[in-house]
Amino acid sequence: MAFTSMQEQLFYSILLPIVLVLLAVPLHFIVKNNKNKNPYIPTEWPLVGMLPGMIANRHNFHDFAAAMLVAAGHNFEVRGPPASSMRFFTTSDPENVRHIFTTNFDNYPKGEDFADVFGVLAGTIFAADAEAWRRQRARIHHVLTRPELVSSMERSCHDKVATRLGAVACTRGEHRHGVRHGGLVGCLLSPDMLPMLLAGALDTLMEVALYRHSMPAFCWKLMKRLNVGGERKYAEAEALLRMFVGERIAGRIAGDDSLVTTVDILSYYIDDPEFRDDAGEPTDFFIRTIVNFMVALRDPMSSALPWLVYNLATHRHAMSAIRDELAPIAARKSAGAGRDMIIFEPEDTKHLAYHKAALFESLRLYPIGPIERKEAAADDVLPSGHTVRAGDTMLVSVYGMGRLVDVWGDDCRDYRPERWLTFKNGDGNYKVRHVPSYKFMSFNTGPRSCLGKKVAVATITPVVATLLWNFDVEVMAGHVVEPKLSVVMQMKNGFLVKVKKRHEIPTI
Ligand code: HEM
Repeated sequence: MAFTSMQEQLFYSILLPIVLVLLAVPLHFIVKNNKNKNPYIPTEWPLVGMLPGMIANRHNFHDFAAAMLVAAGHNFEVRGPPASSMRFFTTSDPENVRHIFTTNFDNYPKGEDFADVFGVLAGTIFAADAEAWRRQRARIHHVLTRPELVSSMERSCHDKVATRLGAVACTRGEHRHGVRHGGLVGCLLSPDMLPMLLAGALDTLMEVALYRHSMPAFCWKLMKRLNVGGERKYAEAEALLRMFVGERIAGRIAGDDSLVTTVDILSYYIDDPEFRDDAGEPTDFFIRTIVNFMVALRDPMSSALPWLVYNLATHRHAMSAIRDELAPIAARKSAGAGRDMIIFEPEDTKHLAYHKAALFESLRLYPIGPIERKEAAADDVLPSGHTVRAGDTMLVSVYGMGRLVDVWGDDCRDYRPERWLTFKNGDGNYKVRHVPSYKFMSFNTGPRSCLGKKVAVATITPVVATLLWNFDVEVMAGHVVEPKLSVVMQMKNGFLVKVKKRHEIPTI
């Protein structure tokens, strides 16, 4: 079709300039951004900001964030669509971390957006700030330091190891264990084995939280309103957990003792009027507090152990060092006993430096919480010189911090427990080197650091000792182990292992 001269005039005088201007804007940004461009630095596009780069790298979020921060010199501002309030100051710089988490702690609460992201956990210690957090921390500290609770956790681990591994030890040959929500390895540490459905619901909370972290809030809130995609799964998971916890509490209030679990957190709350309404019913906060305990007790323990076993199984020198450290204790324990298996207790392993180093090294590379989030309450200047504005979201890549060449050396990507060892007073015994927690963030740092670190070390080390002394553990051929897309460092494809009783265990 030929243009009439009138149409031609219109095209050249009005439409063409408009089209050229519209094309020029993105072209200008493409050319500007691609000059000296590092592939790990996301491009900032008109209208959508850096969102496309973030979405494109979502499948590999933790490695991408770590690489982005190295490329940017450890600090980088991620900006979303200009019309949204999405602006994240991301960092893996230990001095900035110390400032945010300790020196200027009061200026960096978790914030309301954090509580929104974690939905059902809002208001609990994990998401609370200021006085509400302080009160809960004091109370939980009191609960977690009760000797009867610590010993019930230790006993629960011992019993599980004895029954589950004992059953494997009594049979001959090789066993294959598929692990999805913790399985053989993970469940050895979970205080009480959760039904698969509930474990899956807890996983969903953490997976959706990561996705919410990396989206402008209006996007996921719209999806939540429409009840679609991950948000629908989240709503179902939350409903299931609330129903489970609600029924347990109601049962306990009605005096049903069959619901008392090995590690009985409920008993510390059940009679407290603060957690019951006027009609004596459990408050919503009570339910959320118990869901929070389910997360706090299951996730770290059932994630830490599979990663530790994976690292030891794939690094034979470390596995041998673990067994060398156990040999004298095993010799003592086996004398006079007549069992298929030697079971190590917290008392046996608490002084074993290599065991602790192996755990810390595993948590360095695979921190249970790979990102930490805070919000700036007021304008501030970070030690790196960057300016922070009130309301900015601060994201710390704990995963990236465990891979900093400046802190851990050129071999920072290797699993090498030896990096943690140092000689004690020249007496020939190893001790574990102290690394300040603002550099080794796996148990968090500052006033909000983990309240369960001691219990965690005391329960994980005897379990791993018992497993590896009695069995050879091999990762199943062809099985790919990689992190899941979640705020908790879990294994994406589960953990498939071959477990075989060791023949060379000293017999009695
Ligand atoms: C290897 C095991 C564990 C690791 C790596 C770990 C790590 C962490 C981390 C990173 C945080 C900070 C979470 C955040 O605020 O974003 C935390 C907080 C916490 N952890 Fe652990 N944890 C472990 C085991 C435990 C255990 C066994 C308990 C309880 C017995 C526990 C109790 C807590 C509590 C109560 C907090 C909240 C502290 C606060 O906000 O003031 N943790 N833990």
